[in-house]
Amino acid sequence: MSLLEVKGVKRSYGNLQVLRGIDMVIRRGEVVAIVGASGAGKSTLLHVMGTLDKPDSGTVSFDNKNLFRLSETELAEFRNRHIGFVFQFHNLLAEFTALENVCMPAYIGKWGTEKEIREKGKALLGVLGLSDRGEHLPSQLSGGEQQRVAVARALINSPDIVFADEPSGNLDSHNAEELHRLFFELRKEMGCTFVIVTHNEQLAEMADRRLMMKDGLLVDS
Ligand SMILES: Nc1ncnc2c1ncn2[C@@H]1O[C@H](COP(=O)(O)OP(=O)(O)OP(=O)(O)O)[C@@H](O)[C@H]1O
Repeated sequence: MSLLEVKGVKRSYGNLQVLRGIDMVIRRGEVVAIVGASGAGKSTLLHVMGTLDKPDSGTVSFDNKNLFRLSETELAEFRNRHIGFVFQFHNLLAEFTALENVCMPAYIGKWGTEKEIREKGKALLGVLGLSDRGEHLPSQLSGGEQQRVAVARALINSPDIVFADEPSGNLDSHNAEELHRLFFELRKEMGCTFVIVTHNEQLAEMADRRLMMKDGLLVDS
């Protein structure tokens, strides 16, 4: 079943045409890897798919609803409820504990009481092997642990789809492997859908589909 559909998406920065007409369909429960040379437009595409950036033309539809027809407020609400993001530099808030960071999107979305949200945050930290790290600040965690906190944060609102931009780009090979395994475990356990931009060939090989970007277009890989 199609979850997200991208049609004819184009995006330029000044004279630079970064996305030159992208069409793709993401099905529920898929793990899709997007690979390609530096500068090919992968992050730009991910940002447009995640509605963080608007295309110049073309559409992104979720459950057959054209997302860029929504107002900014509706779009922010939509992102909070349906989308999780994991970035290369996890962007955890330094002055908040791991658990508080994980719970932050839920406090914004307000789908439950503070107690309910904290319980879910703790449960997620448990799933990610971080039960005893909840009260630590990001600076007291290893790089791999910080990235797993970022994954828990991406999952707290039970998103339909998680976009990850070079999630293991900053990790050593052991931590990278652990993180990659986790994505597939989470798909199995929670039915999450993942779209992952990566330079990591091992991860791209593990994915259900590997899409290659070249000069702003998707090409056969
Ligand atoms: N905000 C911006 N303003 C101007 N140019 C930009 C902007 N964002 C990206 N670009 C340019 O668009 C092109 C594609 O960038 P993008 O980050 O999408 O590539 P990428 O495939 O993700 O690369 P990498 O693998 O190095 O992260 C690059 O040439 C980049 O310099």
